[in-house]
Amino acid sequence: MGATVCAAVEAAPDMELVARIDAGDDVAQVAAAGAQVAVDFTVPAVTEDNVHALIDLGVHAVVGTTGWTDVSRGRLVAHLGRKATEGTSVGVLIAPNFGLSAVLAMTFAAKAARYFESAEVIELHHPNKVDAPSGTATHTAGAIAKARAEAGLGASPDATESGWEARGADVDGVRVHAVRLRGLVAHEEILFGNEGEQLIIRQDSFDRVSFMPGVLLGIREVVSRPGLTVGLENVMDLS
Ligand SMILES: NC(=O)C1=CN([C@@H]2O[C@H](COP(=O)(O)OP(=O)(O)OC[C@H]3O[C@@H](n4cnc5c(N)ncnc54)[C@H](OP(=O)(O)O)[C@@H]3O)[C@@H](O)[C@H]2O)C=CC1
Ligand SMILES: O=C(O)C1=N[C@H](C(=O)O)C[C@H](O)C1
Repeated sequence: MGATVCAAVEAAPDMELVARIDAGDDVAQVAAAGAQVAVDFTVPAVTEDNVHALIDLGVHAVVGTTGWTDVSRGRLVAHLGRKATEGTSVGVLIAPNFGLSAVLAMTFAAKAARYFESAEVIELHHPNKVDAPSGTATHTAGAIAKARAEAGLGASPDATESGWEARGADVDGVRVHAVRLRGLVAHEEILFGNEGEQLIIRQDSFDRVSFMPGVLLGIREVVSRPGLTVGLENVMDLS
């Protein structure tokens, strides 16, 4: 993703690529190079440290790396708040998925969730992915769970008594299944069921270029959005 983002920024008429850094490099290099915005596609173990370093440097951040939790996002909000009281306004955008089809699928799923008794999520990815379930699936399940709770829905019906390991991960009460298969890139299916009917919302990213319009939009928008924004749907005014 890092290489694809660098190529997209270089090709954007309104942007200039001033630095590219890899594992082992000092994040301060991006500020020294004059960057206004840094884009982080790294690994879950390091992304939080990177973003705190960028906030200290006064550099806006667009983050695609997965692994964020309510607790780690809370630490960012606190840090951004401290910087704001010191007079430094920094924006951070974390998006679990920058693909338009994925953002729309998540938005449609959140809207549909209140109308169905059952909901489950299947995410399908290339076998080099190090984390499961995907950030996109976790975000989707969280949005479904929130909509179900607001609508007063209880748990999805499930008579399972044994073999829970085959029922996927429990993300906020929504079952999430992760498939890793050679040939895939990034795909998600959200399944809703009622007595006698089913709705399936499916999105497919066949190529990493599908994430680039969203990343470029995030770079353009983050400079005028101080504080933490989670999800490209907020930048696209879809939420
Ligand atoms: N939000 C979105 O739309 C998308 C999100 N993602 C997420 O982005 C992340 C990266 O995905 P992807 O590019 O496929 O993964 P890769 O494994 O291909 O790339 C990760 C990169 O991070 C580098 N890296 C590792 N450790 C550090 C470190 N300490 N500091 C700086 N860089 C480091 C790696 O360097 P090296 O090779 O030298 O180890 C590598 O270049 C994942 O969390 C993935 O889930 C992916 C696609 C879309
Ligand atoms: O690792 C990937 O490839 C992807 N990761 C993100 C995720 O975990 O949701 C986004 C997209 O699915 C591609």
